[in-house]
Amino acid sequence: MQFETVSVIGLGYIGLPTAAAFCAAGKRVIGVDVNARAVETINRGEIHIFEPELDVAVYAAVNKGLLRATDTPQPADAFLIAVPTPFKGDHQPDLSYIEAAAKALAPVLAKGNLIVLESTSPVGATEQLAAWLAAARPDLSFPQQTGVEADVNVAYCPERVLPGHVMRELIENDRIIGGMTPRCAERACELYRAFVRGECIVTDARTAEMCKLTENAFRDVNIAFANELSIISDKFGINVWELVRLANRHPRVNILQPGPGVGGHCIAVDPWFIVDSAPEEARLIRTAREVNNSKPHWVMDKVDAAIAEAKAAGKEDKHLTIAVFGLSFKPDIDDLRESPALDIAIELAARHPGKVLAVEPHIDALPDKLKSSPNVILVDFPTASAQADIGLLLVDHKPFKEQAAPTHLRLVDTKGIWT
Ligand SMILES: NC(=O)C1=CN([C@@H]2O[C@H](COP(=O)(O)OP(=O)(O)OC[C@H]3O[C@@H](n4cnc5c(N)ncnc54)[C@H](O)[C@@H]3O)[C@@H](O)[C@H]2O)C=CC1
Ligand SMILES: CC(=O)N[C@@H]1[C@@H](OP(=O)(O)OP(=O)(O)OC[C@H]2O[C@@H](n3ccc(=O)[nH]c3=O)[C@H](O)[C@@H]2O)O[C@H](C(=O)O)[C@@H](O)[C@@H]1O
Repeated sequence: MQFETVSVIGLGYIGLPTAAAFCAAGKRVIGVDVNARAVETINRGEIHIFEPELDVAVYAAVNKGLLRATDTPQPADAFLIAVPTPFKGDHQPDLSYIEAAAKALAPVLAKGNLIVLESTSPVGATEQLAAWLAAARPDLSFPQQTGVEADVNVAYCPERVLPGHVMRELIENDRIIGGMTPRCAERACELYRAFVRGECIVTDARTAEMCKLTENAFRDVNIAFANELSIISDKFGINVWELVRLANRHPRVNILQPGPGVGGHCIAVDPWFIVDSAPEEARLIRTAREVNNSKPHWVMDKVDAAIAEAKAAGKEDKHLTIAVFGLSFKPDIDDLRESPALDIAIELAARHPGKVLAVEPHIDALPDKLKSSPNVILVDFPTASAQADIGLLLVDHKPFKEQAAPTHLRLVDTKGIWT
């Protein structure tokens, strides 16, 4: 059976670009989202999130009549689920969004449908999804763990795109397609081939779930290694940036870059899904999370040391101005979600009696969490450089790298661009 109509459930950073990619390949897409503002905005041909080139793709899809958004699932040939999977409590995966999506789409399911889960999920989530659907639709058969063929096919296909490069990577990246049965995988491959130019590689659902978590845990562990090295190097008076450059001249060494911590809502979240389900075994992965989570505290200690030096040189706390360079979670984006740089700025604002000058070239106004602090002002680079006593570099944005190092300030440089 051909996939003429595809329904994408969850029209956020992943679902909306995917919906637009299907439309660009000529498919009809019914986008479903519980956020009324998102639905209205998309139906006007506009976007409610920022991702380069997404606006043009959504505008074209809506204007050609191929993309329509709604808050209620409707019948389609294939359903793709891209809802959030945060963690709750003590780092347990929160599958309630997937459960809600399953319950909402169950009534419109028909024999021959394909359902693909794209949300980053713990191992076993796809089986759980099939179980929720089966409970809601006893008149249809769903694949079981045993691999028996069923009326509705269910597969897991993780998304691996890099924010900022989503529209290109969606098309070019290889896809790992985990079917609950080989037939499920085969049909999901057929669906993705509509727009994916990378290879579609077939496996089972559990392996595909673990593959996604493994990719992000791999990166987290490697960043933790770099962050730990930076702390050890500091103790020995060694420049970690030079150290990493030199070690990386070995043909089989490739160390990542230390920084103020790990941000964003993926690398800092997904490894916990492994730790939660294998707490005894996932020792390295847990430790990496702890190392990366503790890095902002180490940075605060460095700032405290710089403040102590300035005080020893005769300056009073309340007359000390600190410039914070960068607030986003990584360079050259405007995304402040789960940003260690923002957390550090917030703590500094709360603790420091003097002025805090925030420099973030990608935003026009301070985020709410900093707005309420009367001592924090958003300024440009030259103002911060001219007025501050201490400079805290937290994000290696391109415009910062292009500036001459403000060496007249006492510098705490967490990205090694000025040291
Ligand atoms: N943003 C990224 O760079 C990447 C995200 N992922 C994963 O993709 C999944 C989605 O992430 P994002 O798109 O970033 O999240 P998002 O928060 O940008 O979008 C999710 C959308 O789902 C909607 N939603 C929530 N519950 C719903 C329901 N029951 N029915 C319909 N819509 C519902 C929300 O209103 C929201 O618009 C997550 O599991 C995430 O870990 C994977 C790779 C990259
Ligand atoms: C394995 C991998 O590269 N995963 C990607 C990742 O996207 P994300 O933008 O969160 O990753 P990132 O660029 O590594 O940044 C995460 C955090 O790590 C920090 N970071 C990154 C690299 C480095 O050498 N040092 C460092 O400190 C960044 O500053 C940032 O705070 O997570 C995405 C996701 O799963 O949402 C995934 O789709 C992307 O492909």
